[in-house]
Amino acid sequence: MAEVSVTLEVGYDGVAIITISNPPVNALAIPIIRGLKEKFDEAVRRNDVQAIVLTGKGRRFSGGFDINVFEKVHRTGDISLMPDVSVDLVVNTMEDCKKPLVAAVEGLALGGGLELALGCHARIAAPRTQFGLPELTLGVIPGFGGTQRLPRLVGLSKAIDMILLSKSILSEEGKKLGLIDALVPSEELLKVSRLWALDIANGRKPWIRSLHRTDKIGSLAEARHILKIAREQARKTAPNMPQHQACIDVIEEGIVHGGYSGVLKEAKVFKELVLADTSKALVHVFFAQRATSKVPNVTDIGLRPRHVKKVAVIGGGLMGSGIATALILSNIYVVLKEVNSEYLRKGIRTIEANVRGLVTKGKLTQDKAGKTLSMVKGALDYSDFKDVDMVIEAVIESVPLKQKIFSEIEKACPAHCILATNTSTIDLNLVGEKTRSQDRIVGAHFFSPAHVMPLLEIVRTKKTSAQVILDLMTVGKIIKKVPVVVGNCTGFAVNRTFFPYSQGAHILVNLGVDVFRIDRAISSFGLPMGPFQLQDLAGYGVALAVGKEFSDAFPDRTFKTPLVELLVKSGRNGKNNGKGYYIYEKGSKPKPDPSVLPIIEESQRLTNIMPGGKPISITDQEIVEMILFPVVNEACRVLDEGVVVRASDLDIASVLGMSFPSYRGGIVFWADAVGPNHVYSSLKKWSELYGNFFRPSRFLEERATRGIPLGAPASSSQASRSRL
Ligand SMILES: C[C@H](O)CC(=O)SCCNC(=O)CCNC(=O)[C@H](O)C(C)(C)COP(=O)(O)OP(=O)(O)OC[C@H]1O[C@@H](n2cnc3c(N)ncnc32)[C@H](O)[C@@H]1OP(=O)(O)O
Repeated sequence: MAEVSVTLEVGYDGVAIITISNPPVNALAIPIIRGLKEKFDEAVRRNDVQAIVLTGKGRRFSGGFDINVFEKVHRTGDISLMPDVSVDLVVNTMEDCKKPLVAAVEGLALGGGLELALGCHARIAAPRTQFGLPELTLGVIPGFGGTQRLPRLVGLSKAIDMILLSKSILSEEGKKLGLIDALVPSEELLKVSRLWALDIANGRKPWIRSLHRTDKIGSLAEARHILKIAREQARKTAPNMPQHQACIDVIEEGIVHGGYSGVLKEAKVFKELVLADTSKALVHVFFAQRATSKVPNVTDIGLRPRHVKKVAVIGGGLMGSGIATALILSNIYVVLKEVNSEYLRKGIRTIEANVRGLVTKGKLTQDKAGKTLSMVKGALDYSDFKDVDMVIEAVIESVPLKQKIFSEIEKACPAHCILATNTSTIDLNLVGEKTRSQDRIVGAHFFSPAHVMPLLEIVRTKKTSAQVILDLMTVGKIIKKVPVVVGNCTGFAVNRTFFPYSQGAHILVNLGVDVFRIDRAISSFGLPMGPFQLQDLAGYGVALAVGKEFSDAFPDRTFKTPLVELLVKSGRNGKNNGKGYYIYEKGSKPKPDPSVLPIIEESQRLTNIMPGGKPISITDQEIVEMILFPVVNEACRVLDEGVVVRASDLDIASVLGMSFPSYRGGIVFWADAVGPNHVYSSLKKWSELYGNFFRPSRFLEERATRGIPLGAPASSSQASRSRL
């Protein structure tokens, strides 16, 4: 067990070094906060101590307040578990301390970690140390005085940028901004910090309490103007989250009534926000994302990931070129194979455009872009495959073609090579049927655009080896994806769970609900766009192919609508040809196209499902529920069949793969917040009114009637059915 402690060591120079130790990130757990208080009190009491330096063990200052405590508060509802750090420790004990206090910061100072440093009288940092206040990503605001002290050190605009957008900065920028007082090599950090503390004690350096500063705030009128703009922006970018506006209010309080008043308001608002649903959801997402790294019988059996230096990507279409881009951006060599030189040129051009796009957005330097592009090589045959460590096949969804490719690569690649397919639909056992290497076959399901979307769904069969899964998880992390390991079934975990999403929307349209209203209701719920705009974006070919695949796999619960075919017949293909449910004109937002309405009416006539031939009357909330509860229902089947290791994996996959709002915690977490019983009884009612598509699954029924959350671990009978 790693040691959780705060130590105090007094040197001959009269400087006390107080060190936080709580590996791996020195999180400020309750015993650490208690320890800090004790050690500061001791240092003040002792006559042999002239000055104090605060630091973190293991070259990491602190990753902030212990997020496990939030989780405990959420579970118990007991807010008294939150200690009084802001006034008791940071203001009274640290900032108002009678002896000077210097923070020696290395690695990272995030959240409460940075706030402790801000409470010190000076900050000395090692190069490339990360400073940030990411609390808003957890649904709260900085709670140890960060909303007050950061603006006073770096100026209001920069502080708002760092807090509201949760943007961290490095010590090099921090030095320019005045956040830190000196930037020194790591090996000199403690020495310089000790001297600095003594200099303050002896009046050679200023003794600054950040909370009392006003020089960087500007005039009240200027500050109000900056806050007004920040408020407007937050209303647009974070409409369903309370912490953004609350944070601006708290900053304003300090500017109008002084820093101490701001600290008091911050503490009050912080506690209110900890108890809000948004924080519950976002803290769940934080831990859910980290849990995906723990895969039973893969990551806990002592295996070590092998080094993947070179990867072959087969197919230079949209997916293949995106995957290749993601790999080269992380310094992995890529051989991109196509069937002819024209397709190959096109693939390489797409990769170049992807990389150039990142330069235009300022995410990559020109120099790095050149180096990145030199890591990809085109190929028309398998001669460059003899030393690749992994192949990712990304050709069209054709079983015979994939089978042919897999039997060829089995011969062309070395025996250790991982054989991955990017299929989003086809059974992996079919893909590998004609090979003898079924232990090396695995799904690497990227989401489009592959160099941007953060999810990597790793699909395993019963035969895929643990080593291969671990290697792919490691590559996924290297290329900055979040890998989620899932079992093999139609649509795997993510597309399978979400197949009812567009179906539910189509039922509503055929029941007479306005398409544009449906899209608006779903966007207000928090998805980036509604199901019809999404269909426009993907193109109707995709909608038809996916619809067929799921109606073949799950004929008992598919709703057949002629609408997409009617749209295609009328010459529409969504955004591709500028004509869909919306009109697409260059430079302007998509506009609802009224000429689509007669086509919809034709579909309504053909399906004839409106009760009494009249459109149903429905609230916006019911629209959201009729679309998302069937998704929850399918998620229940996915859980029941053990397609995912744990329910929270489906939450993170829905957030990162389908852009389900993170502040609702993911699809299963949201359903549990809404109440399984409400989901179940609504689906039951709709199944009686509108048919089998809505019929509640056995898993949902069982959990709802027995009062067990959908996210609770599987029972032993479910575990024995697992596909993992
Ligand atoms: C009152 C205050 O204002 C409120 C606060 O301070 S709220 C906290 C603010 N701080 C944050 O949001 C930082 C959260 N942490 C992170 O972003 C990242 O963990 C990091 C950048 C510090 C390190 O990233 P990385 O090296 O990739 O390691 P990562 O896998 O994320 O974390 C390592 C372990 O530390 C844990 N951890 C990280 N930060 C933690 C924290 N603040 N509290 C508790 N545990 C934490 C993770 O859960 C993980 O545990 P596990 O190994 O059991 O899964």
